[in-house]
Amino acid sequence: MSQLTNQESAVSTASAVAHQQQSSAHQTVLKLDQVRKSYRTNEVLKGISFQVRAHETVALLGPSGSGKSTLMKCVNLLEEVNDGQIWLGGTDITDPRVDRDHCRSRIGVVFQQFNLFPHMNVLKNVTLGAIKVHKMPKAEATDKAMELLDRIGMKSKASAYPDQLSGGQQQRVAIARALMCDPELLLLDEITSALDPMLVGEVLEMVSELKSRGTTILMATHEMSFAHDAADRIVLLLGGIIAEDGTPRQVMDESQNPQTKEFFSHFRGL
Ligand SMILES: Nc1ncnc2c1ncn2[C@@H]1O[C@H](COP(=O)(O)OP(=O)(O)OP(=O)(O)O)[C@@H](O)[C@H]1O
Repeated sequence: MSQLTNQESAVSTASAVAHQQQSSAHQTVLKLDQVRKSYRTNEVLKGISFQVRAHETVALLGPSGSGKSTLMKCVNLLEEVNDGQIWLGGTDITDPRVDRDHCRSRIGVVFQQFNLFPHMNVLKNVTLGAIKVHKMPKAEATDKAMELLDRIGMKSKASAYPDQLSGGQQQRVAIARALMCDPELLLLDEITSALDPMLVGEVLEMVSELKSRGTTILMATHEMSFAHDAADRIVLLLGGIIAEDGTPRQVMDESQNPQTKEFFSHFRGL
């Protein structure tokens, strides 16, 4: 058999990835079906249904207090739904009989606040969960972490401690950690909200890079122009229900729903 040149091999790898993405493109990774969630008498989610398909980036938008974080916490099983179902692949993760830790281990999560352990260096922060929770052998975890850190330009910071990094670098490390065990779904909950505006770009760039590699992402965000340019779909939460679910163009530019128009009018020109 003839040897492939580097270029041929890169083309064949890219087409294999594209083929794999095409064949699984319509698979539903996450499905919410009539999800309801209340805090005492305050019903925050009033029957939420939508899906995230394989390799999609879905931006979850809505005013402050509309329930974006609550929804993310329900998906990650940090909050219990009062009614409805959440399916991860073929598993109803709201079924009380499921192994919740196992379900959680299939999802990568990054929150607004930096969640790195201050007393551990970057490498340890990235590998800890993989080794302790997923029982990944230490050498494999180290190799994988170094590969991920290399990809995000942070390999040289593997021995640094969180307080020696900028907020943007810390968030990129948190994303790398969430990717360690190849999660089926990546949940990003307002990951740029606590950042100095100067540092937002580098984190969003990393999200774009993940998207281009086919990662399946559900992202709650206030970054409207990023959602417009980078998301495949927008889900807009207003008053506890889904006001819109469509492409950025359909939702942000073309919707005739007065509440939708009012919401986006605050961001025009930003
Ligand atoms: N643990 C809790 N106990 C009681 N009420 C809560 C709790 N968490 C959230 N809420 C309420 O639920 C509603 C939705 O909050 P949530 O944080 O989900 O909104 P959000 O859309 O993520 O807001 P933001 O964009 O400001 O982060 C708010 O009225 C909030 O006060």
